[in-house]
Amino acid sequence: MTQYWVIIPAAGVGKRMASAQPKQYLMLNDKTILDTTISRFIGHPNVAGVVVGVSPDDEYWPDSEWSTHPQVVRFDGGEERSDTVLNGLQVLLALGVSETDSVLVHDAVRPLLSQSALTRIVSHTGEQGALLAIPCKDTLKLANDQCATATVDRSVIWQAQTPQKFPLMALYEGIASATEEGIAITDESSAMELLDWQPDLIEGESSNLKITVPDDLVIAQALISIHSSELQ
Ligand SMILES: Nc1ccn([C@@H]2O[C@H](COP(=O)(O)OP(=O)(O)OP(=O)(O)O)[C@@H](O)[C@H]2O)c(=O)n1
Ligand SMILES: C[C@](O)(CO)[C@H](O)COP(=O)(O)O
Repeated sequence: MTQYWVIIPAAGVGKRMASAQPKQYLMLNDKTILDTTISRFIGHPNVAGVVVGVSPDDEYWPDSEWSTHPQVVRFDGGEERSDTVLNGLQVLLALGVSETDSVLVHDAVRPLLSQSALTRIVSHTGEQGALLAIPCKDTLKLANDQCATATVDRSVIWQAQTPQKFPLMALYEGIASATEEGIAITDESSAMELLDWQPDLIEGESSNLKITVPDDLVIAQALISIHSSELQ
């Protein structure tokens, strides 16, 4: 059975959440968002381990229930999310993970990833990588100064989520070259698309939302309170 290492970027400051502490350490029921996210992976038959990138001056990590777990490794995150992912890839190389092994990258602030969605992406066998995503369901508008100027054809629009899965060294080279060229990338797939990869879009779930602003935390709390044990 193939086992994957998982990089969890958790070094953000949560500007859009504007909370007292970094949003990955806000509570969701009785666990932090970050601990909830890590619990989605540890124990899954296809997960070898998790490396968690936190800010070098993060004082919260030692209180995580996972901080001393043998399958969980902390590392220093970077200035941007892509820098944190690059650091995580280097940690995996140092741990002896093969350059050709595929790895998963999953946002610390997507705590409601279901086991079925995780199994879907680890079961993917394509050669160009994959990411969870959901097809656009709303009418999309182009805007100028918060006024609608045009409507976008939503039939070709998918909303990217995580986990995203790519071969370790290919991903490292993709992110490193985008960074060297000064191209801002907000997910792993965009770095690989710059190398003409066409990753497969694996249908995800709306419940796998990224907790970005306060309203997202309200939704996540409601979901985890009413959903099946899969989301507990
Ligand atoms: N330098 C950074 C910036 C972000 N992240 C992580 O990338 C994920 C998605 O980023 P986002 O939702 O944008 O988190 P923040 O950057 O913290 O939010 P904001 O942009 O509002 O500051 C989060 O788990 C965040 O911790 C990271 O590891 N390193
Ligand atoms: C990786 C991601 O969650 C895919 O939608 C998103 O790009 C993260 O963006 P952010 O600005 O770092 O939240």
